[in-house]
This record gives sequence, C-alpha cells and structure tokens, in this order.
Amino acid sequence: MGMMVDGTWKTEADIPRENGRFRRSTTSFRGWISPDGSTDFPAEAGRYHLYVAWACPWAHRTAILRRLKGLEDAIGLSAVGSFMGDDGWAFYDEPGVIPDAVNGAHFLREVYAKADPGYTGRVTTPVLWDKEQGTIVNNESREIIRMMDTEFGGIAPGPDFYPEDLRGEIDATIDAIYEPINNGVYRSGFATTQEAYEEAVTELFDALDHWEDVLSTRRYLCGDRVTEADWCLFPTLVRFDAVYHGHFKCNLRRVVDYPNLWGYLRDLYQYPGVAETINMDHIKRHYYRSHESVNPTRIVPRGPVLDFSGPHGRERSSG
Ligand SMILES: N[C@@H](CCC(=O)N[C@@H](CS)C(=O)NCC(=O)O)C(=O)O
Repeated sequence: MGMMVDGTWKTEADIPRENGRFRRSTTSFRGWISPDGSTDFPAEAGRYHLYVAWACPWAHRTAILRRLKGLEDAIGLSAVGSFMGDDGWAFYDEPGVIPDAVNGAHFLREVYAKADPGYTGRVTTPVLWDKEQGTIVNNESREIIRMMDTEFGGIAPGPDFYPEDLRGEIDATIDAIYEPINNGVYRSGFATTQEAYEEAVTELFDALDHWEDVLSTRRYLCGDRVTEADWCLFPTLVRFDAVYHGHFKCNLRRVVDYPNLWGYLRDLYQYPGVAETINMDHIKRHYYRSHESVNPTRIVPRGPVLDFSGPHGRERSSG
C-alpha cells in the first residue's frame, strides 16, 4: 500500500486504522458535470475518461452505469492491472488491462499528480478525468454514477436509475447499505483486533439478513424498478462468495445461502450488459494477491464454483 504526500509517492503508508478498525479516507476530487454549463464541467461526448480497476467494487459501479446508460462511446475507459502492490494501481501486461491512452500513465498515481502536483491522499479507483482541462473531475463512485445517470441528457440514452418518485428512497438505501455492507466487508477483512472484526461482521450479517427480508416482498431494493441502489449493492454481492467470504472472513453465511439475495444477485447479473463488466479473474487475483497482511502466501483459491446464469425466479417478486 502507498499514498501520495505533497505530490510524492510514499510506500510506507499502511491501511488507515484506528484501534484495529479500518477507516476509509474521504475522496478529494468532487467536481460536478452539468448539462447546462452551470459547473466547470459541461456534459459533452468524448470529453471525459474513466479509470477503473476491474477488481474494485466502487469502480465496478461506474463501469456498470457507463455501460447501461449507453455512454461507452462518449466516455473512454482505461483499466489497471489486478495487482496492487507497493506502487499502487498500475498498467502492465495482463489480460483485461486497458492501457492509458489519454495520459500515458504507467501508474495511476501519475494521473493524480497531473491533476494536482501537490496531491496528498490515497490513489483510488474510480477516477473520472476531464481531457479538456487535464484534471480529475471526481473520484467518488457514488457521485460518478449519479452524474452518468442524471447529467448527460441525450448523450446517455439508457434507462433512468434515479426516477423522481423514488429519489428519497434510493438515497436512503445507498446510505443504509454503505457502512454495514459495502464498507463492512473491508472493515471485517482489514480489522486487526478480534473486537473490531466481530463488530464489523455482526453489522454486516445483520444488514444482509435485513435486505434478505426486504427482498422477499420486492424484486429490487427500492421496489419493482432497478435503481442506482441496486448497482451500488451488486458489486459487493457478486464478490461476496468468491472473496469476502474466504479472504475477508465474512463467513457466517454465503450469498448462495440466502434464497432472496441469491436470486436477486442472479437477476442483476443477467441484466443485459452487466455480465460483461465483471472480471472474476481480476477480482480474485487482486484480493488474494494484493493484501499480503491478510494472505501472506498470495495463493488464489480455485473455488468456489458459482453459477450466476441459472434461473433467478425473481419475476414473481415483482410489484
Ligand atoms: N470512496 C471511494 C472509494 C474508492 C476506493 O477505496 N477504491 C479502492 C479500490 S477497491 C482503492 O483504489 N484503494 C487504493 C488505496 O486505498 O490505496 C469510492 O467509492 O469511489
């Protein structure tokens, strides 16, 4: 693990923790794209570029929205390699890597340094880059998907995942799943005390149990329509049995043990275009090989065998 301090890469920085508890740092680039030029970043086809790690659940949200909103021609894409070592995210020769044709970076940190030569902070994916101003618009996944969903007008012809009548519920749901589930798997896996681990894993499974109940009466998190909230939960669920259950010790239950969550996961996986955004090799290789303190041998397990393509049976939960 490393981070930038005053524009210089430091490798000694460890995973941020307080009393054995993992703390995710807040992101620093929070610009906003607008359709009407009311912000520094007008919505334009061909102007913005997205950096992702196929392994990363936060970046995965943005890759899904880019695809489902029909933004693939309008917003370019680069994908780093699966291994994150002392140099952080990097572009190297590995299937799935999409080199950086915009900034020619070998390390993602170069992109951050270009945006802010004095940058202090972590070098994370996703990153939304503005080619016109040569800077980072935003590196917060929740905000990037919201911009893709609502700010590109006719450039993004895909469905609306933030419908007016559900906005309050969608925002509340994204908030509700963030700490116990999306971040909860990391808090469990990166905990360095028994107490911190127990706390995280208990909250995580309480939350999964809760959404299992909710999904017994509705097809998706906010009702009978797929929304941004589902695209925020999906990347965590699709990684769960393959990495969080084993590598991060989130092993009270697997997603396949929850009838509704498992059907729901298959349902979303089978949503046209979504399967193509998943690189399970990158996902498994990243987690098991990058976190040496969690898995010192760096051995990547062969299993589990997961069938995301089987019947989901969720039509009956609709409406
Ligand atoms: N809040 C950010 C979190 C992004 C994030 O933490 N990404 C991880 C990969 S899964 C990362 O790049 N970590 C590198 C680091 O912390 O050094 C978001 O949702 O966009």
